[in-house]
Amino acid sequence: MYCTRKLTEQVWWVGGSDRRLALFENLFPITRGVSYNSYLILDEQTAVVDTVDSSISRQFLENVLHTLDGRPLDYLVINHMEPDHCASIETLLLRFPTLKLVGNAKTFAFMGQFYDFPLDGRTVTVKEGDTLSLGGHTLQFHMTPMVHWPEVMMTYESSEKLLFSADAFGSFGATGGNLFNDELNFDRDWLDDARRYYGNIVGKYGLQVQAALKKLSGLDIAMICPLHGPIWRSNLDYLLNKYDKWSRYEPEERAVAVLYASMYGDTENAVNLLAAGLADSGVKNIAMHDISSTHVSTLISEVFRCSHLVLAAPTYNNGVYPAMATFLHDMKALGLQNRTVALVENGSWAPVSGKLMREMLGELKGFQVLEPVVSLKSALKDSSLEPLFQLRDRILDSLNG
Ligand SMILES: Cc1cc2nc3c(=O)[nH]c(=O)nc-3n(C[C@H](O)[C@H](O)[C@H](O)COP(=O)(O)O)c2cc1C
Repeated sequence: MYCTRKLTEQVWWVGGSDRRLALFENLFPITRGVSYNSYLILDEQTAVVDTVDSSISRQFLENVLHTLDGRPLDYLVINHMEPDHCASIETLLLRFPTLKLVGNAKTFAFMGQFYDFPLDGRTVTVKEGDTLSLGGHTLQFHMTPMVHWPEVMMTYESSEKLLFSADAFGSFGATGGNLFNDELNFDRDWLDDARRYYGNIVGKYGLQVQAALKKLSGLDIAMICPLHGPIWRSNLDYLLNKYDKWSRYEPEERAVAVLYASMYGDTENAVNLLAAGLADSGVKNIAMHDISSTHVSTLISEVFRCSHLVLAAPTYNNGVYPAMATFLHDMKALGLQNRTVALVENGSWAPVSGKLMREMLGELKGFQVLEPVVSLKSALKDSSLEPLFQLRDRILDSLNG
């Protein structure tokens, strides 16, 4: 049975959600599931904007057929050629013999790489600024490469000011009935997943996101329709500001995240003391994560959120404790920038994790390491307190500075 929602008089949401998938991209835990949004415009001509993942293809087809109510589908706009949005292209081609696919040159190159269905005479290739009239609705295409694949474009519908934004402005999390941002508590229920989605999926491409935001600033947008998560029809500046901050690698909050590793509890003891000292000095909302039990995508998300990080790890086989090394590697791979970091190292015979963490952070742009780097040899002693308190004070100076 169909399950759709109306965006405007002639525009429908025909997507769905998957709550069974454990790992998005077989990598990112999605305990709240994920939605795959697709949109259908009913005008003199009809158009679907992007399809969905194979997990919900049956629901999608029912939604499309119901909404078309016997009419043919004239166009399928493909803003993004990633398979989680493309699984139903062939089904639609087979179902609607006059259907034309709308994409850019790269879209169709990728399509040939992923799929074998024949495309002869069934494609409309668009480039920056091209328009396609459906009757009362006009689609305009804007190339936004690397947000987050090279072929990505956004489609702007000018009569109702709708922006179909591909993966940009999306979020992990299944939608359940409530689809529009004004129907749900975004700050409470969605922001963490939206940030985690941005940071890990799009986060590497801050420059390209900035270029896209610049392009979009010339458009009068009433609704942002992403491929995952809620649709935005109010308070758009809230979301645009988050994207602006995230893509400039500016912290969202002046806040401390303590990200530590520990086998026997000594490094953990040190960061607990440090955090308690910060709290005694008035620092609120300190986030503390054991990085061995926190998925690295959450750690990355915390870096996007917080201005100050405490990284603490034991030395392990003359290297950095593996979970910390993985996290640092991920930060580098995503090109994170501009954070202030306090370091705590531990080791029972030759601690080097502090030096190594510093070296790895040195490869990141705009990362500032606070002194002193606290060096522990196994369990904390009275003599460990002074350097820890010094570090606490440096963090406070920096936070309040
Ligand atoms: C497999 C393994 C390798 C280690 N390698 C080193 C090392 O190369 N250098 C060192 O000083 N300590 C090394 N250690 C010791 C730990 O770094 C040290 O005991 C530290 O205090 C543990 O901190 P924790 O209590 O927070 O787990 C190693 C420990 C283990 C289990």
